[in-house]
Amino acid sequence: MAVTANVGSIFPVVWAGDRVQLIDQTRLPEQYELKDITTAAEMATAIRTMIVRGAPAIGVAAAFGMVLGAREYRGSDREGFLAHLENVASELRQTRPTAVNLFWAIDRMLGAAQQPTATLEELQQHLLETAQTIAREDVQTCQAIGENGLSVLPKTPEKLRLLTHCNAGALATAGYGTALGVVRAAWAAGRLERVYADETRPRLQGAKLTAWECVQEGIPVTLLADTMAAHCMQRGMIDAVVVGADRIALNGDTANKIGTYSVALAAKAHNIPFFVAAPLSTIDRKIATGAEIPIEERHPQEIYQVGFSRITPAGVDFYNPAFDVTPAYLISGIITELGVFAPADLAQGIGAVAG
Ligand SMILES: CSC[C@H]1O[C@H](OP(=O)(O)O)[C@H](O)[C@@H]1O
Repeated sequence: MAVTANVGSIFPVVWAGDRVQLIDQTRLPEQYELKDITTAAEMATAIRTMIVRGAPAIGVAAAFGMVLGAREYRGSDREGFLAHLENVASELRQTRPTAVNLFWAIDRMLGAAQQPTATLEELQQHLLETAQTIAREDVQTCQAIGENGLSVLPKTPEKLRLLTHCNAGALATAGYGTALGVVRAAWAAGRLERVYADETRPRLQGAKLTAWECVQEGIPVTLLADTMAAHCMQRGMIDAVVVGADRIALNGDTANKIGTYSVALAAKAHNIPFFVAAPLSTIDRKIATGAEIPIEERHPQEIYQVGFSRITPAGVDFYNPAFDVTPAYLISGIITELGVFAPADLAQGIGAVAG
């Protein structure tokens, strides 16, 4: 796993001795604020309210939430400790249903607690070390995704114009990003002209977060309203699309931020490569197709309120799915830390390569 790129300086989830410090992503881009999280319940709230968001970042946050929860145990017996940890896991699992990284990280932390001879203190320390390993591995994974993504981007004489949707950047991971990891690698290699970022209603992660990350690092970025992607493709303004993922089925069907499916359809219509960039921890080996992926529905206020203004009259009904599923046939390649797989080769590829 090549780990050569400069990882930058955006780390949304950081352990700070006895607490977790989160970049409060609901305050960006106006305010850069760190929020101290000292209990598992506070971490669950932070995930649910999207102070921290993005599939890998949610997994890392949940892992540290398990650490905080383990430290809250006041008993002295192992059985009681493990029962307490299961309760913490249950609370964290109920925060958001779609990003499989949440469940992957919680399961990995519960596995780390199964040490029959360790004292409770040793278990708590081992849980902290496991969460820190998950975070460190995620940054390295994103760097490898960036390098692997660079190898499959169109080989054009001109610099590339990449479109992305939502935020799959450093803020959505432990650092560096997945889709924006590919963007960072292309920028570092001198192969990127600019990023076209979909604003991504209703939470506007593209306008607020992807644009912010690009500006922080001097990467040229053009913000698009969500209605503009197809037009830009028709006008020959886009060379490739790279997006993140929240859950990938074994056939390559991919759940990602609502609107991704529309972008993929437009890319197909214009014969533009459409890539999903995601770590193996986003692949759900328990499901065969995207039909099995639970789609989170969030509060209608995210739709009817922009800033502090309500944009609809009373008496309107709402539907607010936070994700949609892009079928495998629309995906040119799935970029992982172990390589780039055509959807049809994914199940065998990760099985064979992961060993
Ligand atoms: C690197 S995966 C990021 C992924 O998560 C985002 O969803 P949310 O902001 O609701 O957590 C979006 O689907 C991104 O592509």
